[in-house]
Amino acid sequence: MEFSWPIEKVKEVLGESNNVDCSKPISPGSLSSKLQALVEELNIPEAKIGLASGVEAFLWLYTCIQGFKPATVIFASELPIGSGLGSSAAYCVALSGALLALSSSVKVDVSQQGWQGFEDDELTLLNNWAFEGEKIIHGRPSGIDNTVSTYGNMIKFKSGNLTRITSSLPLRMLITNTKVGRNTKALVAGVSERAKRHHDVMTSVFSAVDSISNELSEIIQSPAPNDLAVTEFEEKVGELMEMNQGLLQCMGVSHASIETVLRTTLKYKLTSKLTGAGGGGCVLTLLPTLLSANVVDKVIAELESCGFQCLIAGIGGKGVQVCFNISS
Ligand SMILES: Nc1ncnc2c1ncn2[C@@H]1O[C@H](COP(=O)(O)OP(=O)(O)OP(=O)(O)O)[C@@H](O)[C@H]1O
Ligand SMILES: C[C@@](O)(CCO)CC(=O)[O-]
Ligand SMILES: [Mg+2]
Repeated sequence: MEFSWPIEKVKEVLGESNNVDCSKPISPGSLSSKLQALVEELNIPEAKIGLASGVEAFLWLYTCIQGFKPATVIFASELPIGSGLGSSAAYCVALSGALLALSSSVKVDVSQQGWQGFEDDELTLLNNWAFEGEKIIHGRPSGIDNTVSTYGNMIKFKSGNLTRITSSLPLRMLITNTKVGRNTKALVAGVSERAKRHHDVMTSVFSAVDSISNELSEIIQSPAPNDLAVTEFEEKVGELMEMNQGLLQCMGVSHASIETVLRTTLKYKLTSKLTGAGGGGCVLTLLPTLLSANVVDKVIAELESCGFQCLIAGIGGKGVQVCFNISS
């Protein structure tokens, strides 16, 4: 999609507060309705209306970080949108990274060829801006998705406290996209409502999820297992995933399509859990190291025959990087 706004119009609506300080991430607050009005004027077709919040986040990040400079911005993304793979966070992190890279707050070298990373304090700033964008898209995000997109690899995250961790063993997952659309904001709100209705039960569910996360982080950081112990290591991870899925079901965020993936992979003795906000979207299936390629092919064929889409991914990757000359 292509949109444009005359700079004068943006200034008029968002106010010519030209003392933009990109070193201090802030929320739109009372400007929120004005941002929405700027996007409503675009008459985005109903089928793509989900993008409206992404466009609002763009306008906010752009005007806060770059002020009212005229520019053309092209955004391309390969992630499926609204499928539980954190496309909203990846979008906000990429935008914040690109906008900050062109600001005075960040010391990247625009003349350097190839991909460059950011310094630690720059990553903190970038992550905080991306979180502001996520808030516009999600309502009340925890910040986990933008933090993972910013830093890469694995993150242990609790109420804003993050610990960067690395797995002693590479983990491989099959990602199945059920292609059932869902809305993260609505799903997260649904969990809050259930927590209000059943306070004690949901407190126990959340506490069990917390214990699963703690146990998982201990397992994956323990010294690299030898060949014999790899299966044991993977079985522990699989069992924790299975319990986590059960608890997510308790929270009301599973879906018939997710249950179909669980049943199908279980036929091949493989464990799966939903990812992202649930309600459809993507499901992760642990692919043990010793699993034969033949079984992987069979499970993929069966899942794809249900109309799902599969891809294999390694867990952990690089965080945000910037490149000024894409052909290099
Ligand atoms: N490439 C993009 N261009 C514009 N907006 C985008 C883009 N990618 C994501 N978004 C915004 O993010 C929204 C989808 O975010 P949402 O949080 O609902 O799903 P997700 O991030 O893919 O999954 P989850 O949050 O469960 O991991 C889109 O509706 C749009 O507003
Ligand atoms: C479902 C959720 O945990 C992640 C969405 O990818 C929501 C959040 O943490 O903000
Ligand atoms: Mg999201």
